[in-house]
Amino acid sequence: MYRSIPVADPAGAGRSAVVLVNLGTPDAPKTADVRRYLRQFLSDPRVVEQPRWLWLPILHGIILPLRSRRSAHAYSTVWSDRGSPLAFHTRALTDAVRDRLPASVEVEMAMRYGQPSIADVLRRLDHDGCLQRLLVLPLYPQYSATTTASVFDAVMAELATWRRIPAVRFVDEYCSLPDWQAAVAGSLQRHWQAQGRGDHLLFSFHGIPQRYVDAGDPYYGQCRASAAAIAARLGLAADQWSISFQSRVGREPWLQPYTDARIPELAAAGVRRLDVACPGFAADCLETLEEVAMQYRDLFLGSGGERFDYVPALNDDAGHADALAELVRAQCADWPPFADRTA
Ligand SMILES: C=CC1=C(C)c2cc3[nH]c(cc4nc(cc5[nH]c(cc1n2)c(C)c5CCC(=O)O)C(CCC(=O)O)=C4C)c(C)c3C=C
Ligand SMILES: [Fe+2]
Ligand SMILES: [Fe+2]
Repeated sequence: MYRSIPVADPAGAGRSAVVLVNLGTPDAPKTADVRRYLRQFLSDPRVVEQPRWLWLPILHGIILPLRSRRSAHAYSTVWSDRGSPLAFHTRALTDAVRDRLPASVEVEMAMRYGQPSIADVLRRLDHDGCLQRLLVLPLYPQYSATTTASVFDAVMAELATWRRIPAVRFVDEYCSLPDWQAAVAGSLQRHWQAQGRGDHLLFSFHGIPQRYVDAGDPYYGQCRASAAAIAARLGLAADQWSISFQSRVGREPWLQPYTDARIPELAAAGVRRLDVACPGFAADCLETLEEVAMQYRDLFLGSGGERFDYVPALNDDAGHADALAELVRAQCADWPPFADRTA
C-alpha cells in the first residue's frame, strides 16, 4: 500500500534536500515527443480549468493533433546539441546553486511535466529512507496556481504514497526578494553597458486566463509589482517601461495587454529601439527564444522598429544563483546543516 524501503541508518540524523522544479520540456523536438509532453501538460486541471468531460475530447480530438506538429517545428528552431534550452539552463542553474550550498545538502532539479519527473527525483533522494527534510523551490518567480500550485500538487501526490514523509517546506514566490530583483536589474544594466540602451523596456510575462486572476490568482499583481521594482532599481521613468503578456492559448481573454498587440503599438508611438526582458522565466525556453527573440523581433521590425534586443533570462547567472542559494539558506536556517541543533 504505502512505499516500503529499508532505512539505511535508523539512528542517523537524516538528510536535507532541495529540489528546484521547472515546467519541463519534450524529450526531443519531434511530433510524438511533443504530443506526449503536451498531453501531460494540458491534462493538468491547474492549467486548463474546464470540466474534464468538456476539455478532454477537445484536447484529444483537436488540440493535440493540431498543436503537436506546429510546436515540434517551433522547438526544432531553438533545440541545440545540448538539448532543449529549458532543460540545459535549468541544469546549469541547479549546479550553480548546489556549488553555493554546503556539500551535505542535496540539490536536484525536477520537471513538472516530462523528465526528470518530480516522483523519480523524490524517490531517488529517499533511496535509503533517510530523506528527512525537503525544500521545494518552484522556478517561478511569480506565484500562479497554473504553475506553482501544480508543482505542489505533484509533490504531495508522490508523498501521499510514502510511509515516512519528510518535513516539507515550499517556496510560493520569490519575485518580492530584493536579491532576485537586483539580479534582474543587474543583468539588464550589463546588457545596456555592452549593447547600448533602447528607447523603451518591455517586460513580457507569460499570460494566464483573466478568469483565473478574477478568481483570486495573485499572478497579475506580482508581475506588476516585480516589474515596477526592477524598473525603480534601474531608475526608469514611467514612460520608459511597460508590461505585457505573451504565449496565449485558446480563445478566452487572457491577461492584457497582449505582447503581440503592445509591440506594434510601441512602434507606432515612435519607439525605434526596443528592449524586451522576460522576468517571469527563470530559464530561457521556447517561449523566450522562439516566441520573443524570433517572432516578436520580426513583428517589431515589420511594424517600423529599427532595433530589437531580447535580454536573456537569468539562467545560471551568478547573481541568480546567489539569490536562490540565499533564499534556500533563509528558508532552511533552522535545519541541519545550516543550523547545528545539538548546541
Ligand atoms: C494552456 C494554458 C497555459 C497556461 C495557463 C500556461 C501558463 C504558464 N506557462 C508558463 C511557462 C512556460 N510555458 C511554456 C510552454 C507552454 N505553455 C503552454 C500553455 C500554457 N501555459 C503550452 C501549450 C506550452 C508548450 C509550447 C507550445 O506548444 O506553445 C514554457 C516553455 C517550455 C519549453 O519546453 O521550453 C514555459 C517556461 C508560465 C510561467 C505560466 C503561468 C504563469
Ligand atoms: Fe506556458
Ligand atoms: Fe507558445
